[in-house]
Amino acid sequence: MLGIVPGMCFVCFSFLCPCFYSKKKDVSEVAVLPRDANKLSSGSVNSSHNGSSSGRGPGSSLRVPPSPSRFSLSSQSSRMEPVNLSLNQISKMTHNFSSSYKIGEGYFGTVFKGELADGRFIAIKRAKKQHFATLRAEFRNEVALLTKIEHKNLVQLLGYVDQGKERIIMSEYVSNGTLREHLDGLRGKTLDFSQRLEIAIDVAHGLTYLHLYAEKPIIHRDVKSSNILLTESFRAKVADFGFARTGPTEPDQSQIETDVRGTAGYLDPEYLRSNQLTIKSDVFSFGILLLEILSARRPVEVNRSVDERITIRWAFDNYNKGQVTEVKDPLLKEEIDEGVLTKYLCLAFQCAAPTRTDRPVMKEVVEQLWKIRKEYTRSRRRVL
Ligand SMILES: Nc1ncnc2c1ncn2[C@@H]1O[C@H](COP(=O)(O)OP(=O)(O)OP(=O)(O)O)[C@@H](O)[C@H]1O
Repeated sequence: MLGIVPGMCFVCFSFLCPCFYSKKKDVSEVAVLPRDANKLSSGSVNSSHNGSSSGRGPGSSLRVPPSPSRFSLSSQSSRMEPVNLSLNQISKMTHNFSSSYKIGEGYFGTVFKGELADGRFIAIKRAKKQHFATLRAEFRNEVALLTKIEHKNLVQLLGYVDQGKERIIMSEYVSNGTLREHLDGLRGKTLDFSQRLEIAIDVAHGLTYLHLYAEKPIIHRDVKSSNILLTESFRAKVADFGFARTGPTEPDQSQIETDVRGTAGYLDPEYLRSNQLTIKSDVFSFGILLLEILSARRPVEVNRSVDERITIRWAFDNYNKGQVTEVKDPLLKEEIDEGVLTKYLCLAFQCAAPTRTDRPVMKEVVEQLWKIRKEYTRSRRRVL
């Protein structure tokens, strides 16, 4: 989880790459999202385990609204009702946290799948006892933040239990695995480029919301492919808010000082050096994620030759040599227009710029991705 990234102080792209000459803009606008007390009301237990997955249908593509307040006040039909379950009910639902209900495991917790009486599935994250001291803060943090946010590209909190030696978070169940599993080919069919672009746009929407539209800006701090969950229709949702922090609230303040948290390979080098956290730290991680989405390579690939080990450095070398197609996942057989790949890579390098002032804000990233998608669609029409 927590790690320092060897060799991440890669070449200073800003002198080499035309991507860095775009206009710079910093964001201090913070919209007010009404604090949702999110009283936990209904929900009963269905202890049967079997059943089809409850993947949510395809959502229409969200557009970042012109008015943050209009956005934050809008109700969303896809929002699930909160769930209020006791520890006993959760225990019954998972047959005392039996391994046959386990769907995953992270550093801090084990995740189980549960089914409610109405047929809805939920994910149940149970904190590991050995991390209890650290976990109290992480748990409170995740619950407090998730309670306030509501966006279709962010995993929704449904309820929690904080009782005795148990810390449990219940959230919406996202049925189609993590983005990393798909990139590793563990989930069947390879993601095509169009799906990869939509996933990138979904994640960018979720982060834009966190950075701009929540009550206070929220910095996720652990944006990575294994924290992106996919629905059956390949829409992406950002998960795992255990490390998230609220950002500065004073208009003249753009950073806060905090211990370094995150995952090796995705960490903002400026944050690593200075402990100064800003929304641009998430933008850096998102840039690394963009490269991962295109190449299917992890940010650091220890088993590769030295010049290919740091994915961003390898991608940038290829970009500089005009070999943009080399960066594409070999499993992605489709031919992709070089202009589209160049713009995509340029955006990734811009996001992962060593200096945060060179990085765009997420709202600009979304707009760039829309343009890339448009150009890609046009290029496909020319081919067909
Ligand atoms: N809401 C969910 N819906 C479906 N599956 C989930 C959900 N949340 C987590 N999972 C599954 O459980 C696994 C573990 O999740 P968790 O958030 O605990 O850890 P992680 O993010 O993979 O690792 P770490 O917390 O160590 O970074 C995920 O990789 C995913 O497969």
